[in-house]
Amino acid sequence: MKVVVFGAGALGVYFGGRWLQAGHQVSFLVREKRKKEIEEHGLYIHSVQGDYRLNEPDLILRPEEVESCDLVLLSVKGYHLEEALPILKQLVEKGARILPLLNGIEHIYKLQDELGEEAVIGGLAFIIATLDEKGHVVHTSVQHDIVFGPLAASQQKMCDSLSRMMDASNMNALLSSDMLKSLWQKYMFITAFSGVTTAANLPIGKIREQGETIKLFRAVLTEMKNLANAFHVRLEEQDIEETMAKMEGLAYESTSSMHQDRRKGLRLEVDHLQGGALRLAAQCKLKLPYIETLHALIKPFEEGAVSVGAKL
Ligand SMILES: NC(=O)C1=CN([C@@H]2O[C@H](COP(=O)(O)OP(=O)(O)OC[C@H]3O[C@@H](n4cnc5c(N)ncnc54)[C@H](OP(=O)(O)O)[C@@H]3O)[C@@H](O)[C@H]2O)C=CC1
Ligand SMILES: CC(C)(CO)C(=O)C(=O)O
Repeated sequence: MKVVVFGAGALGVYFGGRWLQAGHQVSFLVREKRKKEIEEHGLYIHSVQGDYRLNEPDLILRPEEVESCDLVLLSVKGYHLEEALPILKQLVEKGARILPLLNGIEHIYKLQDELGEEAVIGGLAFIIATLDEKGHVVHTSVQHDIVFGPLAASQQKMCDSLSRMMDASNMNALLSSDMLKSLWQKYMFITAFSGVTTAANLPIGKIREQGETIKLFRAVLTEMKNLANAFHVRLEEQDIEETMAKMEGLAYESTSSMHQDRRKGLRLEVDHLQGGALRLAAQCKLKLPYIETLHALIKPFEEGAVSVGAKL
């Protein structure tokens, strides 16, 4: 399989690296700054599932450098999607299908509109990974899972090939038979998990100790279930209970990547996640007051570190 990783950050390097390790041809489409960083410090995966050094990874700066490509692993942040579109178009014209791993849902509809339904496979990831100061991947969760599956019937064959590729790599893969539902289930979870941990600026263990805050978590799940139903994706009470159980099972210090980004003073995906839910709700005249409140509380941190000036 010829793969281009578009978004050579934590997720892209982790999964791209695992496929390289398994013998696939993987190129990383990067910008100048990231290229220099990789050339200076090399590219490593430090992982509870086994370390790996990517030897002289193939770094490309422009889509023109790609002759042909079967798959693009899309792992940019939501706020970089718009500028990625023209490049993705060029890669699709060269025969690629796109496997996005972004959290959220709006990007799926956007990619399908811009690239055609045929080109966009469904995908999501369960992993906790970040980049250290050298740009190396630090993977700390036992989980290193991709859930993926066809969003158009014609993608089944490609998904079967992907399944073989991923099963032979150091990672877990699950081929979903109802990918749209899988995407919405993760979107429901991440909207609550990222929203509550980031707004409260607390890990999930501390949040679990507060009845009122857990009530808020559940209320967000209920709003997301209603939103999914408005988009003809059947999420049920049982999905809420399963998501609550998943949250209860997380380690005390666990937190969302958005909350980690807030702690590091980095830009946040709040517009893509909570903002995306509000835009979709507006389309079907649905009110999401809990999500609207979380969105408003996180917004001031969206662009990164906030300085509040001198203390009174
Ligand atoms: N990290 C995690 O544990 C998880 C993350 N996710 C989701 O996965 C997605 C990616 O997250 P993550 O890997 O953490 O993000 P990172 O910020 O680590 O990586 C994103 C990368 O995309 C690159 N990029 C953006 N635009 C371009 C462009 N035009 N050309 C080339 N490269 C570009 C950035 O490069 P540059 O350095 O040049 O800006 C950066 O290296 C997010 O939606 C996140 O919510 C989902 C599950 C877990
Ligand atoms: C919850 C988690 C860590 C699962 O992969 C995630 O997707 C995120 O926080 O962005």
